[in-house]
Order: sequence, then structure tokens, then C-alpha cells
Amino acid sequence: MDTPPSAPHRPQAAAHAPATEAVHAGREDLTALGLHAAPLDLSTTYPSPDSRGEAARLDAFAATGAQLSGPPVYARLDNPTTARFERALARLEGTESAVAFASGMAALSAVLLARGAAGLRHVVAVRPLYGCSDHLLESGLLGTEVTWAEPDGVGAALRPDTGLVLAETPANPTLAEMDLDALAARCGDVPLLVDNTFATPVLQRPRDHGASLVLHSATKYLGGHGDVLGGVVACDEGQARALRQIRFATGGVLHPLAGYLLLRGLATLPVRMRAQSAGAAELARRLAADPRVERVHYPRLGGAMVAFEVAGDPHEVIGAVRLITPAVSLGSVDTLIQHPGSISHRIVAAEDRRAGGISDRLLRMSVGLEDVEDLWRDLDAALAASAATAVPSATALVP
Ligand code: MET
Repeated sequence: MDTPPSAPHRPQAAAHAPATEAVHAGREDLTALGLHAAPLDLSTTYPSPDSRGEAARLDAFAATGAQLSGPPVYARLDNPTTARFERALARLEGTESAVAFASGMAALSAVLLARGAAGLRHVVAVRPLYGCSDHLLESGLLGTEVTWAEPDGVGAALRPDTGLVLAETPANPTLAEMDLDALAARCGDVPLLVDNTFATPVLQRPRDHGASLVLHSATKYLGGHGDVLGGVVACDEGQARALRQIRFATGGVLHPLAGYLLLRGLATLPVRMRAQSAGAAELARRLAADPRVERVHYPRLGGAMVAFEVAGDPHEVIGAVRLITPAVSLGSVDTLIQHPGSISHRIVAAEDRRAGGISDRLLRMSVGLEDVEDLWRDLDAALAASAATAVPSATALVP
């Protein structure tokens, strides 16, 4: 992270269209290996018969953070299955490298630690962000100091010790969008990290718009099936080296089985995103026309997330769905709904939630692959249950 951000608008050339990359990236050597599916290597350690050689390789890793050449040494340095996922995600995001972590929060923590270690502990961030990202910055738990800014105020908020600008678009949970080109221009030489979890590289590649680092909670659309926890940062190799050093020192590694599942998930990411987005766009249209709904948030960019504010009690909608799962998280093949004020953004102080445009009446829905008529029937019944309850005062909504 000591290296200055490389020239923006210089993404890695993709040899094939994104749908083809999604299926083949990270698997380039399989035919030569005589394999079809990617191998899953669960080893925690590896034979090191040449200790002198290993000492030299470890010295090189400690000094540079460059991936080891030759066989792995220990699973906290790297893992060949996870490395396949990293290569594939970098291809899809158009970056030189990617570094995977145990969760999205471990990935964000590594970026903050790397910037802090370079003496740049001030962060400028735009609200809203995912609730735990907001909390990590607001609490200063990692020794960072945050200045919250509107997108057009980011330039004025920069200081000599600013190490990072952080933004999320479409944002969790309001789906607010921002102009990434304009934002990147305001960051000057300070690296811009964009959380691309909601859009995925299928809908938006922040690197093409001047971002230096692209963050994902891989738990969501990249995995796509609600059965794997992970995080990843796509970035230039210089930044990746600093992140590998942090990952080695702090241990927030992705489990190789998670790396395997994430690589498998990437293969269907484009087709899942297109199908789920079509369902979400249709539900957003129906919700917008429904008198029981006061406001619908759906990104111009599209995507499979819909947020809406109900006229009645949002908690009643959560309690009344039968097909849709009332659960936090997103990006799975099944539809989930949750109340951000109670779960995903509960850890953000109420006044900060409101400052970020997160109403107590807001519900956030992650639309899956079910038939849209079945989903609408479920939502329609849940909205009826909500509308039948007395409209609570705003203060009574969140316990
Ligand atoms: C623990 S709460 C949130 C999980 C996830 N990042 C979400 O926004 O749903």
C-alpha cells in the first residue's frame, strides 16, 4: 500500500467476454493437469525438505508480500485453491490481483491496517455503508480516524494523513448510487476503495471508473448460495502485496473449501445476476405502484436488491412472509428480507442511520431466482398483514 495508486482507467485487458471469464478464469491449467473440476487442497502445511531454501523464500515473502513461487509452505501464507478464486475475481474486476479473506469485514480490516501501517490512518467515507463497515470506522477500533463526507465534499475532507476514501454504490441498505468517475477525481492521489458487493463486476467494475481497490463480501453474490463466508479485495499487485503481509500476520485467511465454493459460484455469477435482477426490477415496479408502500429504492444500475418503506409496520411484513426467508444477508438464490434498523445496520447509532437516509420503515429485500409471481403473492400477503396493523409512530418502530 506504500506504492502510489497506479494510473486509473487502465484495467487489465480481458481475453474474453465476462461470461466466458466467469466460467474459465482461475482454471487455465486444468486441462494440462488432466483435470476438469478445480482441485481442492485442504492442507494446512506442506513438506519443506530444503530448510535453507524455505528460509530464503520466507524472507522474500516477509520483505515483499509477493506470492511464493514454488509449492506452498503453510496455509496462512497462501493456498492454491483460494489462489484460483483470487485470479478469477481479479479477471472479472479488471485488476492485476486480488487477495481473499475470511469475511468481508476481515478484508476491509486488512485494508485499514495496511494504510495505518503506512502512517495514513485518516479515512474519508461516504454514508451509508454496510452497518459493520460504518461501525468499524466510527468506533476507531483499528486506530483509524474517520471523516464522514457527502460525495461532493470528499475533496475538501482530505488531509495529508488521509490513507483511504471509502464508498459503497449502490449502498447498503438504501441502494443510493454515486458517480464513481466524479468521486475518483475528487480523491486525487488518495486510493479510493469501492464496496462492489451489491453490483458485482457483472453490473459495474469500479476499477474502470478510477477506484484503486474493490471490496466484496464474497458471502453474497460471488458465492451466491448462502453457504460460504468470505471477503476479497481486488487491486493492483503493489497493494495486494501489503494485504498479503497483513493477512499472514493477522491470520484472517479464507478457508480453502470456501475458496473452492467461491470459484464455483463465479461461474454462474453473470447468469444469476441477470435473472435475479430481472425479478427484482419487476417487484420494484409492483411495489412502486402499491398504495401500501410509501417509497421504493431501486438502483438505476439495476441489480437484485430492492429496498422499500411501508406505510404500515415493517416488522409485520417480516413476520408475515412465508416463501421469502426473513433473514439478513443477501445474494443467494433464494429471496431474503430484513429490517436494516434492527439487524444489518443495528450497530449504527440511530441518528447516524438517519443521517445516512436509513428510515426506520425501510425493508431490504434480496431477490433470488424464484418465480416472480410466487414472490409477489408472498409479498402481497405480507403487505396486507402489515397494512392491517395500526400505523405505529416513527419512534415506536425500532425497539
Ligand atoms: C450481521 S448483519 C449483516 C450481514 C450482511 N453484510 C448484510 O448486509 O446483510
